[in-house]
Amino acid sequence: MAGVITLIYGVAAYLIFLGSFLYAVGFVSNTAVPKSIDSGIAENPVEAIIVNALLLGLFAAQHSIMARPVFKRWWTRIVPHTAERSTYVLLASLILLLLYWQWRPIPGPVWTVENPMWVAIIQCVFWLGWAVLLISTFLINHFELFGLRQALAALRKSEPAPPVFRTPLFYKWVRHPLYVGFLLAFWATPSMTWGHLLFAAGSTGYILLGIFLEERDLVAMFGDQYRLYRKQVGMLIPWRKATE
Ligand SMILES: C[S@@+](CC[C@H](N)C(=O)[O-])C[C@H]1O[C@@H](n2cnc3c(N)ncnc32)[C@H](O)[C@@H]1O
Repeated sequence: MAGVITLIYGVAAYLIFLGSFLYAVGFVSNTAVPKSIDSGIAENPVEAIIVNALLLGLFAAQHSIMARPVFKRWWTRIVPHTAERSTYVLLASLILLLLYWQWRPIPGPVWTVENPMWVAIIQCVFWLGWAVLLISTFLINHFELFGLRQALAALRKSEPAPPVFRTPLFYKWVRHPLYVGFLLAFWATPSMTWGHLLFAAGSTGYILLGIFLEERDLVAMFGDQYRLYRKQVGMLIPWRKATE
């Protein structure tokens, strides 16, 4: 019975994540969603900057704290191992929904591109970013990343499998293709407003901090295998050192 409940919980968390992920595409591109990054009535810009920064900070704090092994060790004394990732995914998705809802627009152009050819190129980069991001989740292990594999382990009454070091496809050229996808999707816009700039710059700052923390954990988990990988493959800009 506990296994069935964990699986239902895992599937529900995954579906909420999927909704918040699809909404993100519309939110940053100002298309197909009722509330987007630049929509709504602009109010006091100082208040807008503070509220938006708090929303981004909340997302960053939840991710930074809940993804750390030391937190997971403590947390899994309270929640089962098999539901830990789903809980992380669920909370991250709920914070994203809060961000979409409470985000304050800060209008005013930082840059505007009107040339149709450049607009088309920028839009291609935007979609390329989302594609790289989504493909990368499958390269790493999509269903493990979003907790479904662990929830299924609960049904089978087995422990979730330990993490495995992988370097398929994009990971041969860049250590963090998923984050590269986010960066492309957040910065590639033909009309950058001050609100969008705050979002892109805040996310970039968090991604850099996230990489620092994640790599520290990856070195602890995979040791010399990851240290060597770091020497041979670029962090965010694709390059690969030939192996001697
Ligand atoms: C949100 S994913 C981001 C992965 C990577 N930073 C990227 O941008 O593609 C974070 C999870 O991926 C895992 N991870 C990162 N690089 C990995 C690799 N080369 N092999 C296996 N797991 C990896 C981390 O341990 C973490 O649990």
